[in-house]
Amino acid sequence: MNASVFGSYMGGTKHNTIVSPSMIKSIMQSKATTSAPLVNRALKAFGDDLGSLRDLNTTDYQVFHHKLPNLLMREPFITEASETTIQLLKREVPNFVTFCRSVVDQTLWERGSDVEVVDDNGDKPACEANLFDLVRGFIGNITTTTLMGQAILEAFPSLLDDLWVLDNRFPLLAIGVPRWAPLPGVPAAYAARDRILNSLAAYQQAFLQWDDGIDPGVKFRDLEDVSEPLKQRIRTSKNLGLSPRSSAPGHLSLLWAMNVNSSNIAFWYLVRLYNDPTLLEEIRKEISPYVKAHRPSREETGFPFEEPPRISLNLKGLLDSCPLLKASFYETLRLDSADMSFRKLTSDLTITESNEDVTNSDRTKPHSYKVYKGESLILHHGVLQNDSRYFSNPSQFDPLRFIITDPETGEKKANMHTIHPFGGGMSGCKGRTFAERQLLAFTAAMIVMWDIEPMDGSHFTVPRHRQSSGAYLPKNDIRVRIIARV
Ligand code: HEM
Repeated sequence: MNASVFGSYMGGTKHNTIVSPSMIKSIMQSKATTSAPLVNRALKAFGDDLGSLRDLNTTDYQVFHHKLPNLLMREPFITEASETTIQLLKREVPNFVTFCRSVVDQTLWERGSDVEVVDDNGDKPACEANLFDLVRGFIGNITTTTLMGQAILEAFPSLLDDLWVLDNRFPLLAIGVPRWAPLPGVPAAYAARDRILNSLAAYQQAFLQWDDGIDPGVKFRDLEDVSEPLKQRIRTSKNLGLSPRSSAPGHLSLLWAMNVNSSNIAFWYLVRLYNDPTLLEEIRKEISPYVKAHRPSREETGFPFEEPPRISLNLKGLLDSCPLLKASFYETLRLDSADMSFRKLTSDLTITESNEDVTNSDRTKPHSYKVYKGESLILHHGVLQNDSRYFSNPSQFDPLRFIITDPETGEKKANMHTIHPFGGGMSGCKGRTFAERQLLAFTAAMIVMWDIEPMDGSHFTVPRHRQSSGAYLPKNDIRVRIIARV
């Protein structure tokens, strides 16, 4: 494949798909594009039927759809959210599986994951479970609690299950397939969306009462731990005169953005590592100064019963001194996310590829393309991430391709260089810094705390990809045996 730009016509609009790294970069930085049509289409699919959030005046639109999400990329959110997430991971990774036989006593993420305790594993507790369901529920729980506070999932324990049902058919809702369409999963997706919107409206209502010093009732006893960007989002909705129900599609768009990519990537990241025992051991060694799990003895605690394991975790150490862990995350993003950035041109633009891109093609000089106001641009990160001109043996999991060594000091660093799995520019992912920190910490804690083994044979069969609205879903779940390492 040698062309860098492909044009197609659909619905009377020209759609230009771009796969050249230099052109993708220059478009993401260009001021001649907007993502508003995509944001508006998504909001409609999320239930903004009357346009309350799409038809805001220019200033209010800017505040609601850019200024508020931008808080997720800045301090103090990054530090506060990282600390909250680390606390939650330290508390909950030891409960990733609890070995409770009764569903009533299991955690929310275990309940839909078909967990079965096994008795034939000697003195180490073990169980079997569906790994994708477990990881998705776990990361969804940690992310949602970090951003929206603990009360929301206590009040609405099925919120995330409904989100997965909606996400399953979201591309169809986004192209306007109606509620009554006789397509499998579509009526269920609309029903799930309605339940989520009702929950988010009740959440906003409760927060505003709590904010005014009024008791929001037993369901939402304390909302102090809601993150600041969420608090500001709800207060802004009120100031704009939006009712809780009219604001709910906006909250749903954020709930969706914060959950669907991270939880899918967390699953692939774990599978890629546990599938390569040599790499897994190297990473365990690399992270060993920064992440530890141990089970306090009865002598240490003085209690007559065994305490659950404890995890210590130094995030700075993981971020600054663990290039293999980080490079494996980037390699997972390269292989298992196929995100796209959608833009519409607000004025004509000429895009020219770099000399470096020409070197990787059979052309002799850089090509320029003129694209016109009103046309749409699809920046296809997934195609680029699997292009053999930039990645040799593109289907092979090889984190070393993201490690660079300083020629003078010999210091190794992980660098994402050409790939853009989080998009970029004004409309790039607002959660990327948080997501990277959370997923590195989660994976590091998991691999010190748990052994995960395939049920059939010594290697996992890495599932095939299933297209989704964000990072790939697995075509099928995988059944695994999970054993405590401490
Ligand atoms: C591995 C995890 C994630 C991946 C791969 C990912 C990827 C993306 C991509 C590709 C976009 C579109 C960017 C563009 O159009 O150029 C996006 C948008 C967005 N993401 Fe993420 N994301 C992840 C996690 C998160 C998290 C955890 C949050 C929230 C804390 C988040 C919040 C957002 C928001 C708010 C947008 C919309 C930006 C806008 O339209 O202005 N994402 N994400």
